Amino acid sequence: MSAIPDLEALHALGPAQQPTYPDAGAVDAAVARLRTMPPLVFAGECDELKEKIAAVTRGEAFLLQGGDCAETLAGVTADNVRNKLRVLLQMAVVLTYAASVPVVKVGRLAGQYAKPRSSDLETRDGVTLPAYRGDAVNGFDFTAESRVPDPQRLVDVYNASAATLNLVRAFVTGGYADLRQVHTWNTDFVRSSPVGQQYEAMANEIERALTFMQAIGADPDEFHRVDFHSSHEALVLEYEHAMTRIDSRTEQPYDVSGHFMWIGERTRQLDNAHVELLSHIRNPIGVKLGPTTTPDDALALAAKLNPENEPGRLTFITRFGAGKIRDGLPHLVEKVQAAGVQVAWVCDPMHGNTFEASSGYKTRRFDDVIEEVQGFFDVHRALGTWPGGIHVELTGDDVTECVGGGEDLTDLDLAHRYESVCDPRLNRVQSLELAFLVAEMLRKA
Ligand SMILES: O=C[C@H](O)[C@H](O)COP(=O)(O)O
Ligand SMILES: C=C(OP(=O)(O)O)C(=O)O
Repeated sequence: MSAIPDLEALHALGPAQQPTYPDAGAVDAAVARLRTMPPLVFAGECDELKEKIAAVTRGEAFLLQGGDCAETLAGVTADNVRNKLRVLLQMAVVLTYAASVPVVKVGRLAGQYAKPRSSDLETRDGVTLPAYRGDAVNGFDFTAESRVPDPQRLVDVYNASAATLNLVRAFVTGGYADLRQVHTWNTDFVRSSPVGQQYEAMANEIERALTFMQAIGADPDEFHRVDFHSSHEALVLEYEHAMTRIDSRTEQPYDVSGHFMWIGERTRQLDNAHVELLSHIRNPIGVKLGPTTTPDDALALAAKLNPENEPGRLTFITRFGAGKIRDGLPHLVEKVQAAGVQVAWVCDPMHGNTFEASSGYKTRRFDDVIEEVQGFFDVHRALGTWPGGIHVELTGDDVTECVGGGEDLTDLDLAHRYESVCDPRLNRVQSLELAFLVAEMLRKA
């Protein structure tokens, strides 16, 4: 493998979606600081996740990847981290139990702080400022001062990610994720909802099964802890480059800012910096593929990012939109399969389905999300390929950002609790509803 290009060489490629920092010295100082910081994850954990995604590629497991659109530094509280983990644990248990498939659990967390934007600028009431690009880059407040990119934020993001991961690791190994807690995850507002009751009935069955297993002397470690991995979009080159280290076991480079990184739809140009940098690291990685992706694009990305065709290394996360997936996806999957490319296919039913509600809020319809996932399953079923997972923007809270679902949220409800700083997320009830519907699709698959 050739040497990792330095940051200057990557910038010389003209990467999209990068902050324009006003002070080059401050950037150098932040990058130098980050280079001294310990890894957030161990390269061996990335290899373990790669093995699990290899099982997804073979059709033996299902990937559940979810979390905030954009984490915020202020959002790193115990409650927030626990709520996100809790909804993912609930979804995973629904998928595992109802569909009898091992579920690989990956959070969009502990690093998901940088956002690509459609426009460099935002205008409100006649005032135009640089767009908010995530807490890794600038502030959400609509003031000129807050919108200036500040490289010190990259160090803040490292610290926030360390705190998040620390708590997640404590939860998943320290008893919170014990299967005997299956009932206690079903708390608050969700318990009384129809889907909460559906979950409660399933939790009763699981509890009976656990009691039986224990009675016959079976009490494996898997009942008491779960494997949980972190992921984020590898967007700000300074951060990802500074966190790329040589693993002492294998002498190979890993981006140790998270277990799994993906390249976004807006930065997946074959000859540009994000693809170049991620082609050098050994983590499992993903690429978002939107409706304009041609089979040749996908094949070229696979050749560049996974030249050894290693199963588990590469995940294609398709995000076509509910209206386009049935026409657009078959062609892509067919060609990629015909070329013998080893890839896990995952559906992001969020990013192709965003629109502006009459109230002015960015939103998504729950029905469109379901329709895209159903289209994804139908296409894979018709082609005999494995619908390997879902990648979802969600939160463990009772927010009102996406319309529809069992609570039948409308445009008028959006103002009630719209907290996302970028794109609308499924709330906890909608997330659980999605899990039951996907479990049903998986059972049929
Ligand atoms: O999450 C994805 C993108 O960052 C987001 O959809 C861009 O949103 P925008 O179109 O408002 O910039
Ligand atoms: C920006 C994102 O998605 P996409 O690249 O698919 O637009 C995202 O997942 O946050």
